[in-house]
Amino acid sequence: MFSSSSSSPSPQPPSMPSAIFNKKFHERLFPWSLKSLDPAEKIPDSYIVTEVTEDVLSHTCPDIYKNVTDDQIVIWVDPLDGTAEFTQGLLDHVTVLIGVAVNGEAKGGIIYQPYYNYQAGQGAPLGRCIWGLIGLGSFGFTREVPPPNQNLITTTRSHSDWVVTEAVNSCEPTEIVRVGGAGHKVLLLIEGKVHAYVFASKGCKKWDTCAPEAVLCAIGGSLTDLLGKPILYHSSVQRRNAGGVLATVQNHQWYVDRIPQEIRENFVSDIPSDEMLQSKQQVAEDSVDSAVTSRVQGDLGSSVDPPEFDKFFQSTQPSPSSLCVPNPHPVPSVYPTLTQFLQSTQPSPSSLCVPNIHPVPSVYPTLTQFPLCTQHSPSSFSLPYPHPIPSVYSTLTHFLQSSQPSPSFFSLPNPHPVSSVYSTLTQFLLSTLPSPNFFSLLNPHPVPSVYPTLTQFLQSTQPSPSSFCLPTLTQFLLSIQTFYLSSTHCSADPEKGLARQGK
Ligand SMILES: Nc1ncnc2c1ncn2[C@@H]1O[C@H](COP(=O)(O)O)[C@@H](OP(=O)(O)O)[C@H]1O
Ligand SMILES: [Mg+2]
Repeated sequence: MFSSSSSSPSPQPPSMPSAIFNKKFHERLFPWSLKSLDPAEKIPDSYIVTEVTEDVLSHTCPDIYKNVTDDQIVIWVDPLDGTAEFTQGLLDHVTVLIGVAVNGEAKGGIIYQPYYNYQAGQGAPLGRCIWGLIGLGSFGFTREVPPPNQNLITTTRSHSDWVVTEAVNSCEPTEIVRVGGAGHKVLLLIEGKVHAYVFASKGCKKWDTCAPEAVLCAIGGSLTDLLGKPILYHSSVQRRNAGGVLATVQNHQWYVDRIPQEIRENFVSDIPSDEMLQSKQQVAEDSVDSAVTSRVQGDLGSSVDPPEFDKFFQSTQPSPSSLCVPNPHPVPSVYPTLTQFLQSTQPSPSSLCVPNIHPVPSVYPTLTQFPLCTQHSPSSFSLPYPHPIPSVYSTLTHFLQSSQPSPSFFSLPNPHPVSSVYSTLTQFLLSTLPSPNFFSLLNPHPVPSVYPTLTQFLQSTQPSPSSFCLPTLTQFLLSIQTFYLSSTHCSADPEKGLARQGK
């Protein structure tokens, strides 16, 4: 990296945390790299690489490029990909990327990894250069097949949010590999260390993906946006990858299909330029995707990027009919915020998912507060099984008692690990009118005290439930008999005490 400033009399290295950035180490590896350049100054001859790499020249350029002219080429350069990791001393995440696009498509790429082997000890060659050209292949690395029966997914280490995490989770990873740099992540792909690179964010730029895409695609892989549409690289395209990034060596469509609709809706594919459309039409007039054409007709000229995900939800009317929260959510504070959002939208979502076992216990009362204050309350509501925080059941019951109308369907785990939930539930059932028209319990029930309590409920409700599942009458009577027999020896048990009161 070179500084563009010309005023400083004594050249300074780029500003970095001194505890992390080891200047001496860096100077030893790259003595030239910390010197600032005066733009007016002629680039010293020693900076210019004049050697040719025989290995590269031994290849023949494919015929498809023979008629390419300069105006069809755009070169995308990222001088330091993996910047955040570089400042944190994770040097092998850093790459230098040079991508060559022809007619808006990534065709050639160089991924230079300057610190490759930096921890391998003296004698190991430092740095390596991987390059590829579509139609020719990719070179400078050993291609490996990723481990079978696994699904290793790489994604950002330093630019994550809940959408990024949700998209990765929806691809059913057996392991998530969080590393820095788009170039580095594609190296993991081509070397068989991961199966896919999923990044549901608009943060990545064209210079992050052009070279990696060419290297990956030259060995038969794919790099597209999250919708499976091509990323475009002509000079007038917007710099951000507003459709996100999805890269694989194989099974690309499987990953595209896993991305949930509510995430897809917030990403926008690149719009082909007029020239690209024209040339495509010339090649195969009927093959131009009609969806792309209609988007071009509708959006052409709009350079305003869609609002960020959260702002989008807050500003749309009507609010989404379904909403998912990742599991576990990396930003605990999102939960109250989410509740605030739900409370303020009309109408509220008809379905709401909460992760199962939620790492932030406080989400449960907050969430319960939400249905209490919304009109209408959700018609269906599910909780994890078994729930690790027993108190959620009583809170939930509180909600159920106060909502009108009460849910028409109510299910509990089978068997329930928190036996006191049965009496709480009965309290609810006793106090609601009309009582639920469907009610199920397991058969036979492992908590004998549930039967008398339940009987108490049934005796007192009018009308009684129209459907009711229990063991056969004989088993039921036997269960009660067993309970009475056992309760005479266990009268200190508060649950059984309660059951006896109801007798
Ligand atoms: N939210 C965001 N804001 C800015 N840049 C982002 C971003 N998310 C990703 N990027 C850019 O995309 C590249 C890959 O991201 P990541 O390393 O997190 O996977 C990084 O390139 P640079 O390191 O060259 O800046 C990073 O800057
Ligand atoms: Mg970058």
